[in-house]
Amino acid sequence: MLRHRLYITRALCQFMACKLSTGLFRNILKTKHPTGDMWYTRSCLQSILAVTMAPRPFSSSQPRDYSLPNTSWSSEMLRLYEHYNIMCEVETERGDKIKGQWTRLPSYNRFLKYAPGGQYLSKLLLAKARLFTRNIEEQGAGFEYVVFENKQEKTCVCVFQAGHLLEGPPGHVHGGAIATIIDSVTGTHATCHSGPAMTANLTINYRSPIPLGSVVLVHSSLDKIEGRKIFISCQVTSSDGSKLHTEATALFIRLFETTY
Ligand SMILES: CCCCCCCCCCCCCC(=O)SCCNC(=O)CCNC(=O)[C@H](O)C(C)(C)COP(=O)(O)OP(=O)(O)OC[C@H]1O[C@@H](n2cnc3c(N)ncnc32)[C@H](O)[C@@H]1OP(=O)(O)O
Repeated sequence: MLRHRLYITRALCQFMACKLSTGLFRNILKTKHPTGDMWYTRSCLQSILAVTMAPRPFSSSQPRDYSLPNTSWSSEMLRLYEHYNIMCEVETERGDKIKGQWTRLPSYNRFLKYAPGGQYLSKLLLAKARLFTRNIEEQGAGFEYVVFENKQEKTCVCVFQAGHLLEGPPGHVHGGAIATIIDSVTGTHATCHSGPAMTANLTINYRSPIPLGSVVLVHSSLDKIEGRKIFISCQVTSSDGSKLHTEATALFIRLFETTY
């Protein structure tokens, strides 16, 4: 009997505490938002929960790094990845490993921390936001690529394998997909070099079609900087460099005045 009374008292206390805290929350939210009806309050609470429970940028629960090898990568893709990756670290005469001329850029918001101002940007971007080119979960179906930067030479190279979802003319890559990868690589290059920048102009000449599934190289070179304007040229070639697929020039405008 006594135990029953205790259970009932505890349940009543929990109920009261729950009501009190919900009411308290609702009142807090209502004072902040005059329109704070029940739905609004619930959605606010959901947002608070989403924010507090979302993975922290750059924490160990980071989203996947799409620029690392996966099982869909062809042997040519892996070979080129290794070719550049090996140059990211060099061994000194004493046998120490030091940073090489090239840097592999991790995908999306992990990569942002490598950009000047990246820490600031990362706070602005929602944890769920994802770069357009990294939207397809199925490995090998869309854009499989990795970008390496050479700061000294002011160049970037991207090893790109085009998946079956990027088809345009039968058996070949869609021109819009080619434009997308060019914009992404040159945009990444501009951002890494000078901080957040937007594409103002992109001029593309398509020279020869890119077969679906093939591996190509996207070369990005920083030509000049004039104030906030960053001029970049780009060539897409076959993996051995013998065939020119696409040429482009891009103009990026730096969003902030600060010089890095
Ligand atoms: C946000 C960063 C995210 C980072 C994500 C990392 C991943 C990156 C990878 C993904 C990458 C994906 C990237 C994407 O997909 S970015 C998405 C596609 N791009 C856009 O949506 C950009 C839309 N446009 C704008 O927002 C503005 O127009 C911008 C910001 C570009 C400039 O407006 P703003 O008011 O700030 O500047 P201003 O007008 O004072 O002009 C300044 C100077 O620039 C010259 N000018 C301007 N436009 C042009 C033009 N078209 N041709 C030639 N010149 C042009 C202009 O004459 C002037 O020159 P001068 O008189 O000083 O000599």
